[in-house]
Amino acid sequence: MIELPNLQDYDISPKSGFLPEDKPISRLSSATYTQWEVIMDSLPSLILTKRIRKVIENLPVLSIDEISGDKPELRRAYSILCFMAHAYVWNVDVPSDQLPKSIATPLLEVSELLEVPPVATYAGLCLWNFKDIFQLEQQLGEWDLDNLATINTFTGSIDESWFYLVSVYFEYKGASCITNGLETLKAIREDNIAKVTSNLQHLAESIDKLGSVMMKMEEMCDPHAFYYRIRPYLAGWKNMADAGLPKGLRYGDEETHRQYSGGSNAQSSLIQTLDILLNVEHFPTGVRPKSTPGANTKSISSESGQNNFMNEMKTYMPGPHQRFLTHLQQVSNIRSYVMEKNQHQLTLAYDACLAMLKSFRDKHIQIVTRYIILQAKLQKSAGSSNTLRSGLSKTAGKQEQKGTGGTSLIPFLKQCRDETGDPAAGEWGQRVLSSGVLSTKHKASGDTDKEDSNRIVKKPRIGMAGDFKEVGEEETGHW
Ligand code: HEM
Ligand SMILES: N[C@@H](CC(=O)c1ccccc1NC=O)C(=O)O
Repeated sequence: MIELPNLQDYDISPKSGFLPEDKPISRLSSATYTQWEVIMDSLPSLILTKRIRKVIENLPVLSIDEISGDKPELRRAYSILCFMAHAYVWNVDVPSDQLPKSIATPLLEVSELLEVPPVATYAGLCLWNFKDIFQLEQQLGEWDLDNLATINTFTGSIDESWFYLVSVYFEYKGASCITNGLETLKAIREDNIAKVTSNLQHLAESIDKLGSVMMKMEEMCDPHAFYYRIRPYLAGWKNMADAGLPKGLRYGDEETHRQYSGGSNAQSSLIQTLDILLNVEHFPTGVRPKSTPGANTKSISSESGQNNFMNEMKTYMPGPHQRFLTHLQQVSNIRSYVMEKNQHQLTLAYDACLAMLKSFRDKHIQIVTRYIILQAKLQKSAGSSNTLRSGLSKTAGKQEQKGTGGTSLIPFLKQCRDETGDPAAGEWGQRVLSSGVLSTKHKASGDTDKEDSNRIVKKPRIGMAGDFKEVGEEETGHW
């Protein structure tokens, strides 16, 4: 029998999950890299005044030899080189399809050592880009979202900091899901039904909390700021012909272009851990096998049937985290245990985990609707936006919306959500999870059912639920 994974073998902390337990360093320690850090000190201003390209073009190519054996230093170098690379490519209306050697060479080198692609990933922007505001004496205790700050941003805005920090906190809160999941697998090996059940009950509660963390996004990240100021810089260089990069990006004097997707929360190992633990499977968008509630989904899938995008996103995670997911996949047997035992409380606890994960994805779709779909729609109806930004979102209102990962966003996210209910084991779960009870179209107070062709969509008010005047999938986010 394959051993259960040990978290320390995979750079995972029982306290902070996929985040480093020792907070990332905020500056490279050696004076060799002062030029990089000086640029980072003023990155938002250099971007705003469109001087970043010139500055980067004048940088020498620095060797990474001094930091090649030190993970925290390498992570800092990776994170800032990614910020500089994306700022270089997307700062002005016409994106650059070539990255100067000053950034390209060290970026390729540190990425290889850290086993991440040479592009701004979720790891570079979130996992390795946060610090404490105050070094409080309770440092050894719980982390507090209000005491966290980002180290770097493109814009210097609170909105952008918050955008990353919500994910940081989500990962922190998710650590208990990882330990709980492994405890559950251990209890299965001991055939201790009561322990499996209570672990799954705790897991359901932890997943529920993740949904609440997600909804904090609206407290301090304004959708307009996100869509026009921040998001253009998160884009990568894969399938980016519309934005002006048909072939991708040339790194230094490499002959061929490379293509990489931009940062995306789909690169979070936490959510894929939950999918694996609960045996949720994703299929390519549009080809979801007919949902057969209660069927062992393993029998209707094959390796090749797995969702290409979610699998591809694994290759954007740090190497040790990818290997953890592969190991977990080999030992994950919660669903088959639940089916085999066919015990009411156990089944209920497992299905509750699925219900919470599905509800999390439902909330996420609401966020995406407010932050991307509605913004694109407003842009279209307003003709054009009067904000300074890269050319990336110029065509956004006219065409199908794509995620920074390149997905056809709403169909992809809806399918991910619906697939979450498919493995339901009990009668309650099958009814609730497949009937869409969790995603019924709720109406904001004051909404009516009346169809109105002249709908007025109000700009979402931050931190308020039920922001829209009229009911409709796009307006409410209840797809
Ligand atoms: C303004 C905030 C956000 C926006 C606009 C947004 C947008 C998106 C988009 C467009 C995708 C599709 C994949 C792609 O092409 O990139 C995606 C995927 C995903 N996002 Fe977000 N996201 C936001 C915040 C979050 C947060 C805070 C979390 C977690 C706490 C999250 C978790 C996920 C996950 C797990 C996926 C993969 C699909 C899935 O598993 O259902 N997102 N997001
Ligand atoms: N996929 C999202 C971007 C996204 O989710 C993301 C990108 C980089 C770093 C963190 C991200 N998610 C944070 O909450 C988009 O299409 O805008």
